[in-house]
Amino acid sequence: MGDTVSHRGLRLIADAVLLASVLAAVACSFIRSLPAGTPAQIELARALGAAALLIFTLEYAVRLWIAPEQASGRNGPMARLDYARSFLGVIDLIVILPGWLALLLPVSTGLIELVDLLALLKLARFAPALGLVGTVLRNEARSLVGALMAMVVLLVLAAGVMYLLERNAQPQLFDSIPHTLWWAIVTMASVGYGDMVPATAAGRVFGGIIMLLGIAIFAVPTGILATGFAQEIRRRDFTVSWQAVAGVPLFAGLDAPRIASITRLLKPQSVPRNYTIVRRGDPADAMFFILRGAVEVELIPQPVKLGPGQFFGEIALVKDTTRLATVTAIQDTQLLALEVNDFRRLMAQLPDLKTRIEAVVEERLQTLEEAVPKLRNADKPQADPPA
Ligand SMILES: Nc1ncnc2c1ncn2[C@@H]1O[C@@H]2COP(=O)(O)O[C@H]2[C@H]1O
Repeated sequence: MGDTVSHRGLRLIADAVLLASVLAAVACSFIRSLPAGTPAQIELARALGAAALLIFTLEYAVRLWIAPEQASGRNGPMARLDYARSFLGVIDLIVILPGWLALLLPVSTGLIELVDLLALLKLARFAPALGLVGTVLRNEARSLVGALMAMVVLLVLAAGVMYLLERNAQPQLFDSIPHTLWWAIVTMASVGYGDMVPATAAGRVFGGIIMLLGIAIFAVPTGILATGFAQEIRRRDFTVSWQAVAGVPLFAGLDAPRIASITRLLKPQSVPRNYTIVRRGDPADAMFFILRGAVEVELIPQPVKLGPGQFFGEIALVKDTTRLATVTAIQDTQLLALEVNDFRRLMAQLPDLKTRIEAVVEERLQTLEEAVPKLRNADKPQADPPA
């Protein structure tokens, strides 16, 4: 348990250092962009940028180094390659690579300012809600592409027609279709800089029609995204029903009031495909029942797939240790989480349930021990449930 607490403390410190480095890199970028920076300010920017780059490089090296520890089912090089190719791994690399290139190769100052701003991408690690944006964009990709294509077609047609209407009256402004595209974009987006204005009566009438169409056509992707967000949030915020809990095989045979009380303890959680729910070596705070979807437990020689009605994450709670395997959703999955304190209380109240969970734990530990023999040492006696 002490191990778990110190593990959590270390992680908090590492996160704080990383966040401070992101702030330092952004501050460095801001200072560098000042047109009349003093030598002291330029020196400060250089120091902040170098410190942030060093910390991000160290972080990348550590993540590569510990990747096999995090992925129990993969050998060293494969696990490291998996991290390097993962979304967050690529972001980690994008943040450091240009920084080192900028140090080694002479590049324009504009690029150096941008390089430090790239550190903001690292916030993706601290904002899981960003995943929601990605999921909505993926879900609505077809409709969005359709709406964007309609927009592009209208833009080009509007530019073509306006060029024909205005080229004789204002040849210096509406001198080509590509140049008139600027007028079309500014007009359809309701920005209206006023740098290109139709002068002919026909041009003004046509311009008015394009303005009205622009409002309508820009509303389409906005509507698609708003609906997509609402649907995704509704899908994730499902409520736990009595029937859903009664349908979990482990609870079969319990009486209705008992199932009702368990229902109140279980917290609904939706995770997208490819989301890592528990990671080997991490501290444990809950076990999970699968309501819908499927997960994969990373094991050697091959992963184990678990589906609706099955559970995972119980071993670390029963054995009071850190997670023994990494579990990832292989479909969009709905889970019911039972937090550690509720789990211990329930085990104390329902010895029958405890025996059944312990039997599954023993069976799974056997498979795990065959896969990773050193795990036997990870077993610790079970902690007494709190009074
Ligand atoms: N052989 C296995 N079959 C199914 N699930 C397993 C197996 N080994 C480990 N797991 C699950 O993977 C989980 C990882 O977190 P825990 O160690 O808390 O609990 C573990 C089990 O629930």
